[in-house]
Amino acid sequence: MSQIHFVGAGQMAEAIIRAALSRKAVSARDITLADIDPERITRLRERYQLSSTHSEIDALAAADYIVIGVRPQDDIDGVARHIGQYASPQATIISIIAGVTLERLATLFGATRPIVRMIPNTLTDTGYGYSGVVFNQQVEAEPLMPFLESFGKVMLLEERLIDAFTGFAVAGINYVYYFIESLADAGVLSGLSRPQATKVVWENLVGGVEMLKISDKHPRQLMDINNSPAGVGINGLYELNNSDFAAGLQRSVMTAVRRTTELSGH
Ligand SMILES: NC(=O)C1=CN([C@@H]2O[C@H](COP(=O)(O)OP(=O)(O)OC[C@H]3O[C@@H](n4cnc5c(N)ncnc54)[C@H](OP(=O)(O)O)[C@@H]3O)[C@@H](O)[C@H]2O)C=CC1
Ligand SMILES: O=C(O)[C@@H]1CCC=N1
Repeated sequence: MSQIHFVGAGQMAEAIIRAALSRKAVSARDITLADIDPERITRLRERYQLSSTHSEIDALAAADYIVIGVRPQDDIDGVARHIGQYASPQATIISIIAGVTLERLATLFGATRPIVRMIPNTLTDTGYGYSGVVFNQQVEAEPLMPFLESFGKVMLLEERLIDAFTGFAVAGINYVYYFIESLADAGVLSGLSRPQATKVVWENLVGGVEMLKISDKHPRQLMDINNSPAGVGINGLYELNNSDFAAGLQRSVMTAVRRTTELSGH
């Protein structure tokens, strides 16, 4: 099996490791870690029983895939210099850094090296949620797919769409959590208990998605069925239309997309 080395063992690296191990796409002895904080390495090695005995430099030299899990604001140039010094020229770089383009990654890691730019979703443990992925020309995709698909569904994209995908799709689960919280509060405001309100919101959310799938209807058509003339639902929707709901949501996504592009440092 391939050796996978993580540089930056933070939240996202851990989420990827947990999912990849639980789906048996990698084995615990083939995962190695590097991080500024040695305690974090020890903690993750213990938590996931990562049993490689390689030193950091030997791990880098042995790696087939190197996942770059540091933040856009971190010393990516320093990380790249260190990798360039010790890694095999054939090792594939998998960058999960928001905003950092293939062009910049090629400048940092070498234009002849296989490079994947991907933006994973934090829904790694669920089997739901898309990662946005783009390969440079050197990447041989087939052997890599079982690993990439172990922590999210893969959506192959043109690179020009990756920042939009980051702000809309990956940051997008925020809106679902926030919507659930806000709607459950509305249930409590109406007099239901917190557990009752939460159950209803979860069921409506999953049921709504299921209805869309099985009916093949547009959400507006299903809303029409749900609202009798001068009834309860249409009165509620009228009030929502007096708020900034749709435009506020859309502005929020556009701001997240802009922030992704800003983070590229260009
Ligand atoms: N969280 C998310 O939803 C998603 C995040 N991403 C991307 O994943 C990346 C990581 O995000 P996330 O896991 O949330 O961030 P974290 O801050 O949890 O993880 C980053 C880790 O890298 C360490 N680090 C910083 N600089 C270096 C260095 N030079 N060498 C080695 N390790 C270093 C940090 O240590 P310390 O904290 O001590 O500096 C930290 O442990 C980001 O680039 C982000 O854009 C992509 C998709 C989704
Ligand atoms: O907020 C972040 O920086 C990461 C990237 C997209 C979602 N979460």
